[in-house]
Amino acid sequence: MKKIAIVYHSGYGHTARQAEHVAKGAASVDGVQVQQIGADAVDAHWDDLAAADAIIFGAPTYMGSVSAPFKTFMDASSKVWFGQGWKDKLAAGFTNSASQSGDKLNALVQLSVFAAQHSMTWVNLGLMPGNNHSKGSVEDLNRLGGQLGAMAQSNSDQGAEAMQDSDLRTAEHLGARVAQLALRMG
Ligand SMILES: Cc1cc2nc3c(=O)[nH]c(=O)nc-3n(C[C@H](O)[C@H](O)[C@H](O)COP(=O)(O)O)c2cc1C
Repeated sequence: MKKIAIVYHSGYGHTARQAEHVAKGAASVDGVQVQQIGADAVDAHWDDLAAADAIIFGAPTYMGSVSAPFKTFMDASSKVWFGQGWKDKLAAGFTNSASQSGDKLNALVQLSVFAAQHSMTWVNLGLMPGNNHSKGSVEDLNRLGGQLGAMAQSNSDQGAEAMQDSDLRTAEHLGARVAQLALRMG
């Protein structure tokens, strides 16, 4: 049984919904256990992270970077970094922001560099970009055209229930991809 942990922060519920769909995708793969952990509750879960085969990181993009509570978790993980406790675990990331770009690629870059600091193995999205040709639509998987991880865009005046179905399916794809690769790691 492979263990996948999802550590995320969400100020207003959108990234939490994205995290649920990452978890749904991972749990759709046989032989995988999935655990969602709030970044602000991580102190009760360091052992779970140590036992995980893969850790998927998620944060909303705030001011062009990961949210401050998620950064607090990143900094707290320096205790693990000293012993390279997450070395060779799989890692992946997702983010959500209000604008179509919103500089959210920078949040994924931060997450991937964070994983590299821990000597983890980064899993990219593994999907061709959608909605980039005349027959494309916002319903396409990876409609925002990110490759480093799963992106979602949420209108600033709407709640998480209004999120794009395609973004949630893209999140599911990432979770399933990490789960399948974790099983292939043997
Ligand atoms: C402090 C703050 C900073 C934000 N900065 C950005 C930003 O740089 N780019 C963007 O597109 N949206 C930005 N947003 C919008 C959020 O990314 C968006 O509302 C997102 O859906 C919030 O996710 P959450 O509900 O999981 O917190 C910001 C929101 C807040 C509260």
